[in-house]
Amino acid sequence: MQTCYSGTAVRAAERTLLDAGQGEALMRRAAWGLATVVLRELRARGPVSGTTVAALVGTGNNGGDALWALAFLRRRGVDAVAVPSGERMHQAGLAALLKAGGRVAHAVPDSAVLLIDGVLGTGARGGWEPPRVPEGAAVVVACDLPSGVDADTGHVAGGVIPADVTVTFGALKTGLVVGAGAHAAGRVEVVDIGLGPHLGAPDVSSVECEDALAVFGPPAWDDHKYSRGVLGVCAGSDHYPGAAVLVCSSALATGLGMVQYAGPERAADLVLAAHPEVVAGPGTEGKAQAWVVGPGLGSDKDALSRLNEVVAACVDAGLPLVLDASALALVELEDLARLRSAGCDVALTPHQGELLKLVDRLAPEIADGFADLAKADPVAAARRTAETLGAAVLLKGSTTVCAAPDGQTFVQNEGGAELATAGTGDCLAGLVGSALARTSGDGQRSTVEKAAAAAWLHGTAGKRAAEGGPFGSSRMPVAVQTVLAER
Ligand SMILES: NC(=O)C1=CN([C@@H]2O[C@H](COP(=O)(O)OP(=O)(O)OC[C@H]3O[C@@H](n4cnc5c(N)ncnc54)[C@H](O)[C@@H]3O)[C@@H](O)[C@H]2O)[C@@H](O)CC1
Repeated sequence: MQTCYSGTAVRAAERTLLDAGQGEALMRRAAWGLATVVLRELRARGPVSGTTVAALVGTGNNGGDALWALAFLRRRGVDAVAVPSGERMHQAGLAALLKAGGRVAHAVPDSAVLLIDGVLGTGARGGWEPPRVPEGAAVVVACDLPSGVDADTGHVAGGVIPADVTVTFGALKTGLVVGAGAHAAGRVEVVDIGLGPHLGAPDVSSVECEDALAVFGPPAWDDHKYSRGVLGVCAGSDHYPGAAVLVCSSALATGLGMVQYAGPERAADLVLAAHPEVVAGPGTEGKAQAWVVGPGLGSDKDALSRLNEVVAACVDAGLPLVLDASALALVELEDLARLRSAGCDVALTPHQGELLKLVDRLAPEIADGFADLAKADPVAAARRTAETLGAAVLLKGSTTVCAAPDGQTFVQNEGGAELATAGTGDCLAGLVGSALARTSGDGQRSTVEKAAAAAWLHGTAGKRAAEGGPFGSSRMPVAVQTVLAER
């Protein structure tokens, strides 16, 4: 499990040490870590001595880190060039650079093979427009954060220089793992500067391979089909029968004990043609240990009555439930309240558009300014929705955010734009449903953690599927099997 801290929390932790007079030591540790990564990048490309490294240097301590790093690099024979972005630079850092034989220039020299972005770190406020830098050749290493990335949210309000590597200090910051910030950061390396004991609880976490495999692992020797999880699927309609197949196929690809399908004949026939092992019928009676409802359900009376039947089945037996796609437009607050009082774990799985509609319809008290919040700070938007509706929210997007009503939050970045194609959401619903069904007796992991494990598998499978060229979502279940087989 990877853990991240907000930029604000990291600054608060630093404050404790600054007040104890350790500011210079912290900065030198950070700069030494930055210089070490820069040296590694240079060595991977050729000789170090004589090569030009430039740094865009801001007016604050982020610039100070860059100046100290340049001073260390100069001592390795690097032509170290500071390019100020404002009217002043960190004094001690500048003195160290000049003493080591470095220089100051007013533009990034064309000869620079590596550019350090040391303009803005956790002290950035609002947007920033980067200066012109020579195109192409230079590797970009961001100091703490790519300048212009909000360390708390990942939002980029202005411009940004995309980094190949970001060397971040003290802890991995939330802004480096969410949305545009994650995209701009490139590979992230964390340099320990001794903030650990002062950091407090993490802001968000990310499920990693072994955490996901703890949910989607192979069966135990004494498992049987009912102990491996039975997932009920209420998806598909005469209009959208394919959604039923995609949900069932992706769930089966995880090695569930059984999938039970509830839906109309046309969709059921397609499901059975693809997977004769599915138990299909029109209603919900059976042995399901969790349900997925919504993909391809439509919005007519029949869709509503099918949703109501699944909600009633979950309330009766206290089963976990995934509400996706059409179900998000049909579910009522009263349904969520009944599910909550019956002790059912509920996961809502909207994309951004569905989230906005859901909030408008069911949570008008938080709707004011919500669209802007969802764009700038998807973690806060998912958290606020989860807290208001009392259900876990898995918000799909370039970063998938899984938030619980109590604030526990996971962010997953395994998937990329290749997943932006019809039907991949249906596959994800099947994976979340599978995670809930196969762990229904497991009191150790929260619903959001299980949803995040499904998001990990979905994103990783998407990447795997894309290796074979552009793909449609019907290729996802095979990719899911491949990912699980390779681990
Ligand atoms: N405080 C500490 O003890 C440590 C800080 N470190 C570094 O210090 C950074 C934080 O330093 P600061 O608090 O000085 O903040 P920054 O250096 O991130 O930025 C503050 C400076 O940038 C200016 N500024 C803010 N927003 C701007 C915008 N949109 N456009 C143009 N200029 C803008 C401010 O006027 C101020 O001069 C961290 O990111 C990290 O790199 C590290 O050295 C580790 C130790």
